[in-house]
Amino acid sequence: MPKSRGMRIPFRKMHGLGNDFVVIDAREAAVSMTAARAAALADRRTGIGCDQLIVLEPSDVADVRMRIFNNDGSEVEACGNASRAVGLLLGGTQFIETLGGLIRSEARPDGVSVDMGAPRLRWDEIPVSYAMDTLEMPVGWEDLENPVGVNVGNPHVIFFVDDADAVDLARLGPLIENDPLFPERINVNVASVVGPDHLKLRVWERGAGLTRACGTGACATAVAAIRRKLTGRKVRIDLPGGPLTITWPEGGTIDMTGPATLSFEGAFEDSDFPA
Ligand SMILES: N[C@H](CCC[C@H](N)C(=O)O)C(=O)O
Repeated sequence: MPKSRGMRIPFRKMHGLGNDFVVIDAREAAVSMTAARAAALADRRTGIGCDQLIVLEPSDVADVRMRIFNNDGSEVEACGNASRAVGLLLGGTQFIETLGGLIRSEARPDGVSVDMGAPRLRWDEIPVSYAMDTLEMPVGWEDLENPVGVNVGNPHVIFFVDDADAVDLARLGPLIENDPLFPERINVNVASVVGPDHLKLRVWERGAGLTRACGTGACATAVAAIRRKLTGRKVRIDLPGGPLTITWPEGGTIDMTGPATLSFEGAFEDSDFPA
């Protein structure tokens, strides 16, 4: 017996270098979203499937409010690749309200640039659970040690290693993500220098696991490399899904530029994914 035909909710399937999203535009008609519903929609076996679920809502302070739900349903503060996807959708220059602050997107013919604001660097801004030097954190997990902590709206820890591809991130990522040192959990970045102002990066994302790209991870890693004087203030970051360009001028805000892609449009039955 087919389920009752309720309200159909349109969505757009999008990605930034393979970090993929289901984008629901709820600016005209409100769409209720809970952690359970977001996880059900994001599930790659029984739902539509994505790394993050994005809900666009009206904003009192910006052109749009962007709500970000990880694959596990957790609602979070920032998503760099999704910010570019929303920038592509809306076109031109847009101000986007997120839990992590106000960001600005600019859609251009060669890609989308997003101003992610200034990084937060103090231990209690990452956050970690006790005071420490966030440029050389005195902690380690097996051979991953002495990382950098950076918050770009969401929390990141960055390990610089000889070869990022050699790290067993599928095993170490969840250990670090869920360590009590990180009261809000953490996104885990492993980076290696491949050339002047050129890094390779792999990311275990909080609430989503290994992804093809992480925009905020690229921003946080560039800030960490610049602080450690491993690169200049304009950095090319190669993720498994492709490159992003990050600039962070002295005392300024972080700019991230890269592609965003609309894959297809669809719709789902509201009653198929109860709150
Ligand atoms: N997993 C991240 C959110 C998505 C970040 C990533 N997809 C990006 O492009 O920045 C977190 O829990 O903070």
